[in-house]
Amino acid sequence: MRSAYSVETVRAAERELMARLPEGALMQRAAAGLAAACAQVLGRTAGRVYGSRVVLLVGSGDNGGDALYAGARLAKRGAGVTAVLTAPEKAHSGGLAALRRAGGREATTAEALASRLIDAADLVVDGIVGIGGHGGLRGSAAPLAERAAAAGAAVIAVDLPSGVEADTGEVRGPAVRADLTVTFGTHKAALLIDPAREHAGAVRLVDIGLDPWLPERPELEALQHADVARLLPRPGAESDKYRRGVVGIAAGSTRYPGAAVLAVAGALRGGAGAVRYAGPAGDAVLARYPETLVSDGGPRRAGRVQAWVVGPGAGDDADTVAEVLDVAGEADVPVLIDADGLRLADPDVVRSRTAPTLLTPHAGEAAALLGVDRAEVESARLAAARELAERYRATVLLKGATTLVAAPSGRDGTAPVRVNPTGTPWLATAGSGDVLSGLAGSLLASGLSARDAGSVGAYLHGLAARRGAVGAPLAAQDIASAVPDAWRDIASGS
Ligand SMILES: NC(=O)C1=CN([C@@H]2O[C@H](COP(=O)(O)OP(=O)(O)OC[C@H]3O[C@@H](n4cnc5c(N)ncnc54)[C@H](OP(=O)(O)O)[C@@H]3O)[C@@H](O)[C@H]2O)[C@@H](O)CC1
Ligand SMILES: Nc1ncnc2c1ncn2[C@@H]1O[C@H](COP(=O)(O)OP(=O)(O)O)[C@@H](O)[C@H]1O
Ligand SMILES: [K+]
Repeated sequence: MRSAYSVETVRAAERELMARLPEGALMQRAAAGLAAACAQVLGRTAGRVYGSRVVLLVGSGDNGGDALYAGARLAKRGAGVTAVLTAPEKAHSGGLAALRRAGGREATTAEALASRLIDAADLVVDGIVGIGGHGGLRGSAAPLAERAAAAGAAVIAVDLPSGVEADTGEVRGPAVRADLTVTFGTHKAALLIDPAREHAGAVRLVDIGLDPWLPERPELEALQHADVARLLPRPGAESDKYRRGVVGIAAGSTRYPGAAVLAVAGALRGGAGAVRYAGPAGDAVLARYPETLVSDGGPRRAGRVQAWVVGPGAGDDADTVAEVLDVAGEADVPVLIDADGLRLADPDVVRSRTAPTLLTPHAGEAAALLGVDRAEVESARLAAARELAERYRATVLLKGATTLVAAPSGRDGTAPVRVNPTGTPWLATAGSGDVLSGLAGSLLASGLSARDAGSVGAYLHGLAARRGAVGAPLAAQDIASAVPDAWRDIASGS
């Protein structure tokens, strides 16, 4: 599991750790890890550290201190290191002294912008701000970040790309774009959630000994192969198709029969023992998937299921959405609501459900439910997912460049929001969301909680798209077809 903690929590843990270490030891650990990463990158870009040209962008806090100490280490190895000080009188004094002792130079922002210093560098180290930053870059820091982006040099961000919001992943103004971010102690939300994540580039975590002082429950978590492998449903010796779980799909309409086929395609690969289909696209579903149990009588007469999926391609069929919520309410089984179903479902009915509910909006659907613009959801995904989960008292899987799964708060607080690490822009293809709804619904029917079904479904879905789209676009059906390959990779740990 990869975890991210809030700035407040990181600072509290750092205080505990620092109290037990000699003065400055923590910053030395950070700087050593940073310098090692810089040396590796210089090895690739300039051939070696000796004789390479390194520019440090140094702000007024400890983030700049990390950069200065790392620069001193590189200067000792023969790199030509120049520190550009955005606030010379506030720059970290110990770090600056170390750099001077090692033969490093200094420049003001004006000098750097008036010369070719940054353009000619092999490596730019962004130590403008870290977890102490708020808002987009201010003052002279903004043009420095712009210049670094335009230069050909590799950019390494210290702890975070400067200018992003550490706790939310928002980017409210000018911010550094890095090729690599070297972060200390733990990940932060900004390194996992777009749009900030995109500014971070690759991320390397340096262990500074913080773990024992971090609480058990992080703000965010990203499942890895081993976590998903533990959650994948597996039939036992005593299993039969009913015990493995039956998922009911109420999707598609005469106008959108394809949504039904795609949701069934996902559901057949999600671990349930059987897939029931109740809706007007039965013929299309059977033509493609004869193993589907098709019912003509609507959800109420479809037979028992352990979870329902409703909404994909539903058009304006509010009656079916209401019927599924009724039937699922009476049987007290989980429901996944997607696409049109999100608009058509009665919020009061959703809120008052006792069995789990999983809502799977994309940003546009989430924006409509929240009454805000789509751009607002895309710029602040974490807040949107959390807000929807509370308003609907439901687990929310917010799709998009970063997919998040947020559960509503319960008796013992709020579970960490899950961030899906397997997403790929290849997923942005029509009908891909329908496949995900069937897949996650199937996982719900086989007994996973809404939070696990959503996050395991998104993980498989993303991995399947990566598996299927090797150098060429793929269609939604191909994603469904590649789910068994993704499943095997996870189960075998490859
Ligand atoms: N604590 C530890 O044990 C360890 C900490 N470590 C390191 O320390 C970092 C945190 O250091 P920190 O607390 O000094 O804050 P930091 O991120 O340098 O920024 C503060 C300065 O930035 C300024 N500023 C803010 N926003 C801005 C903006 N938008 N645009 C421009 N400027 C802006 C702000 O100025 P002000 O708002 O006061 O004018 C303030 O002076 C952390 O990320 C990690 O790298 C590691 O060494 C490991 C051990
Ligand atoms: N840029 C992107 N990067 C990663 N995943 C994306 C991106 N854009 C869309 N996706 C994923 O593609 C799927 C699209 O689902 P959705 O918007 O419901 O499409 P549709 O309605 O056509 O089925 C979701 O799983 C979403 O997370
Ligand atoms: K930084």
